Amino acid sequence: MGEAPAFFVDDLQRDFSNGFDLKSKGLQTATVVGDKIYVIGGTDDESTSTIGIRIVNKSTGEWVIPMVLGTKPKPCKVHSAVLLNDDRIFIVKGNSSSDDCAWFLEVDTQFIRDQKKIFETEVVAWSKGVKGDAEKPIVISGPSGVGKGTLISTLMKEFPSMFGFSVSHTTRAPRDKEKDGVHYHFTERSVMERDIKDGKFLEFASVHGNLYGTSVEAVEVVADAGKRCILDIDVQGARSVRASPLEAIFIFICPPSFEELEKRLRTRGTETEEQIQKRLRNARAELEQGQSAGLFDHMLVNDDLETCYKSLKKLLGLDGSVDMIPNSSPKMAELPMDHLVSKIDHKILINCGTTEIEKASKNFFSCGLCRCLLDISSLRGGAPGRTRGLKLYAVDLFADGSNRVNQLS
Ligand SMILES: Nc1nc2c(ncn2[C@@H]2O[C@H](COP(=O)(O)OP(=O)(O)O)[C@@H](O)[C@H]2O)c(=O)[nH]1
Ligand SMILES: Nc1ncnc2c1ncn2[C@@H]1O[C@H](COP(=O)(O)OP(=O)(O)O)[C@@H](O)[C@H]1O
Repeated sequence: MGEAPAFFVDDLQRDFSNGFDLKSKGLQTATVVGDKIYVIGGTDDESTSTIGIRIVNKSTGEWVIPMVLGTKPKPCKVHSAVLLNDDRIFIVKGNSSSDDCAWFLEVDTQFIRDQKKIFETEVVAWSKGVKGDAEKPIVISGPSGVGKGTLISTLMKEFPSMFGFSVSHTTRAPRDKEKDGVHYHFTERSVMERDIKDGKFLEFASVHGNLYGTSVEAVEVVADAGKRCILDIDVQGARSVRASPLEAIFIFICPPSFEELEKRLRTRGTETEEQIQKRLRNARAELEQGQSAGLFDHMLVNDDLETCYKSLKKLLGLDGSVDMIPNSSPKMAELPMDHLVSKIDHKILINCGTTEIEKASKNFFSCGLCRCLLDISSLRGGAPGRTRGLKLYAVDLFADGSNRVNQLS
């Protein structure tokens, strides 16, 4: 079943109310999945910044507030819900832009089953629906002071619209010129540990006595912007990413000699003597691990900076310095509050209504039409990242009753 008409929430209130006042929470849809009903809407009990979710067991009448993973959608006054593949609920948010209207709440996917085993509780996870795939991310590793940051910033300066940096979280203190949210998300250890436990990180490692990690979101926002993601992470992190579902290209940067590495670390002047000693000790182990069979796809020696940078560009297939313009999607209008969502085979029909709301829907998805088809046969990925491969089509309805379908994305 899909959308819950008002009487259905009334039924829930009557039959399973057990201490929950559904109406006061502004709950809106109820979707049956096996012996559970997922009640979605209003806001969370703990935070008003996301949509609330409660689960009622049909046979026992017991209510549970599940652990919610993934990037959460902002609350909305109206949404529709349709169950897909018996494992995820497709949510269409009303009054939201086309790049924020399609969300998936995973309730019984493999990812959810794995998380339930880890946390031994009810778990659901949000995943935002987006259009396309991005090029494989690039993982760059190497000992401290070898020149990773220098190479990455040169690449990003030359190709600003092609690459985006994965901003890691770290518990280390910022250096003089480092900006929070740009170079790192500087974080308290307790906060980062909780976020790791909540499944927000793709990988994390303890490096030189501090915690560093790549959040799922850090990589996804770069891909959402149509850019290729660059990760500057240590060898342990590279190993974790290798073992993760994220397909990437792995590059290891070596110094020409240990003495030169020490010289560069000292010249940079950002660490205390004690920290330099620790980094040099760790560098020996990292250089050894960097040689591990099957971990890195490419090895570059950063002797002369210009030569190394040229080699990096060559292996990334960048000839010349022509920067590519990413596909920028036009700003799109909002989906009207009043819309109807139904499922037909592998397609979802979003009907934006008639009469006065027809006007509002004229610009929906920039198509000037009031019906859209979403093809769900090509969806990929999912929580804790994005659900990719959303294909939206505008449907023209002609006076003679015939349809014409135009692909929008
Ligand atoms: N595993 C992991 N390592 C990271 C991450 N971010 C940075 N690092 C690594 O942590 C190490 C220390 O980084 P940083 O403190 O910036 O010092 P620097 O490498 O000397 O510039 C480097 O090897 C980075 O590649 C991350 O998100 N995950
Ligand atoms: N090929 C090179 N030759 C000489 N100095 C370099 C070279 N590459 C980088 N450096 C310098 O070495 C220091 C460390 O580089 P950095 O990019 O911060 O390393 P990492 O990010 O790997 O820790 C910086 O002062 C940088 O200017």
